[in-house]
Amino acid sequence: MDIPVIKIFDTTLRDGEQTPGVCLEVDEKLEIAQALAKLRVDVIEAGFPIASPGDFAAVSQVAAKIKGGPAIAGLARAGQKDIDAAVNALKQAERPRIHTFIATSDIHMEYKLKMSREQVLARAEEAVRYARKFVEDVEFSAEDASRSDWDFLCQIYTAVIDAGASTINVPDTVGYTSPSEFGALIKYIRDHVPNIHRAAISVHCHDDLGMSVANSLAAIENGATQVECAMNGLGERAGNASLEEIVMALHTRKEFYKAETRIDTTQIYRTSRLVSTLAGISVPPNKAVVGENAFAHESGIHQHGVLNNSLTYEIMRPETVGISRNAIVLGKHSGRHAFEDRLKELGFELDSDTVNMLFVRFKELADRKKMVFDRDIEALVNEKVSLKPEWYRLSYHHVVSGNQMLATATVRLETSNGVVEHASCGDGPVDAMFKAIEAAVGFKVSLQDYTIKAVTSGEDALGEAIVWVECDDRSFSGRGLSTDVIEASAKAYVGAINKMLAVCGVPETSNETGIR
Ligand SMILES: CC(=O)SCCNC(=O)CCNC(=O)[C@H](O)C(C)(C)COP(=O)(O)OP(=O)(O)OC[C@H]1O[C@@H](n2cnc3c(N)ncnc32)[C@H](O)[C@@H]1OP(=O)(O)O
Ligand SMILES: CC(C)C(=O)C(=O)O
Repeated sequence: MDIPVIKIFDTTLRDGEQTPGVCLEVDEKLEIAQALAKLRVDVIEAGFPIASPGDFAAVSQVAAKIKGGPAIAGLARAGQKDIDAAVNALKQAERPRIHTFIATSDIHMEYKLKMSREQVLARAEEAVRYARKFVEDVEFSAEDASRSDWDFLCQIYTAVIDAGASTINVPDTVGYTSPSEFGALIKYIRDHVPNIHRAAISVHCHDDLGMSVANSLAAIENGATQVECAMNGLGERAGNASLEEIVMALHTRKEFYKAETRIDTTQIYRTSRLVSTLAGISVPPNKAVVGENAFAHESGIHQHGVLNNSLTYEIMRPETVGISRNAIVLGKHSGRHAFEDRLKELGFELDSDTVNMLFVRFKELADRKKMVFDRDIEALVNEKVSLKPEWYRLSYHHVVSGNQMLATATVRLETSNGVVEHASCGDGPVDAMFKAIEAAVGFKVSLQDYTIKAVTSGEDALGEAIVWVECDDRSFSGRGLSTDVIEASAKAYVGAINKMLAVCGVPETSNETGIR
């Protein structure tokens, strides 16, 4: 018997970007789309083209550049203007998909749309019919399906399939349902939509009650053949079902679910790290599949078992998701060939200029660190990916701090107008450093969040700092990497400022005027 293939519809770039605080730039979305294509997802939802010129540009770029792999989808409300925007943004896509939606629950129809059931039904049908004039592949979503009347849902799905929808999506928009209830809904739809054999059933689950993955899997058990999900579970509020968990559940329990995906699981960890870096959202250490502790064994009994046979306590192998067991890889005496080889083994295909630039960074790191681990190398590559045009570049820093003195920091920043230098005191070394940077750039910076963690272990571990700053109600993240946590923090702060200036412009009080 053939095992059904479940389509993975990735919405990291659309619903994932609805994660509070996340704002990805066009080139960052393209970088993620390239990683998703390598991961072999079936559909990339690249954005909501009518939402903003940036979203439109991102969908257009992804449509133009990602070839020979996934379908590229653009979201559209049920209306001609939204659909026209999606059609235009998807013009260069090899396999364009228009994803149109309208809410079907009584509460959404009455209070949000202010439309009757009849009006919603007619609008949904019209939207699908209109979208079909431009593309063959049209998906229809009944927003808030899990809180909608089941018979009304069946009525609307029947109508949109007749109008030409080839996928009908059943979203649990507010993460309200439970696995057995959602599974029963999918079965009900299969049994009560007479033309369902002409469309694929998709689900899109949110994690408000922590059940998005369980709900998605229950839907698969009941006949859904497409799952919408996001890398690292990013998404509106508590997020979407996480791609890596669904894929690995199907992979690990294939005999139970009797279904598989086309995903190259060895690309999961790398894609997760890339998304985390570019979105500025750290992955919690205890996160399933991609968290730092997902394959770590702390207690003696477990370690004993794993030493004898890793299957005693590991249901998946780290290598299957692309986490290398290789401990020490390279050191200060390693050459360019070994470094390039290691990059390839880790799944990075980079041009020679980038490899040369990374090799210089690697040698600097190897001088400061006894052992360079795979994760250090991944971090270097991801840092390169997140490099933005720089208004300011940290060229020197000096910090003095202690338990009986006021911390003092001096920084020197390079700008296109020369060098600026400032010193400030603060409540601890990081505060002093941030204040010195603020004084050097010459304008007030609104710090929203700051975290620091070690990338690898040991006293000379690379520290990764993530800083969020705010401007015009938007948030911008910066990431810094160094064996010196103060330097990592300063780099992250300067990086976030550079990102902010690219969008909000350079304030008048700034001592910088040009772009490098
Ligand atoms: C469940 C989901 O995740 S859906 C996707 C949610 N994502 C987003 O909203 C992010 C991007 N959104 C945006 O940039 C903006 O909301 C826009 C550009 C889409 C619309 O902006 P605005 O025109 O200013 O409208 P606003 O967002 O305030 O209100 C939404 C309007 O769309 C209507 N609407 C909402 N959903 C739909 C739908 N699926 N089909 C048709 N109309 C809809 C609402 O009734 C409201 O109409 P009104 O302006 O006539 O009252
Ligand atoms: C547009 C739909 C699929 C959605 O994002 C939701 O209902 O959560």
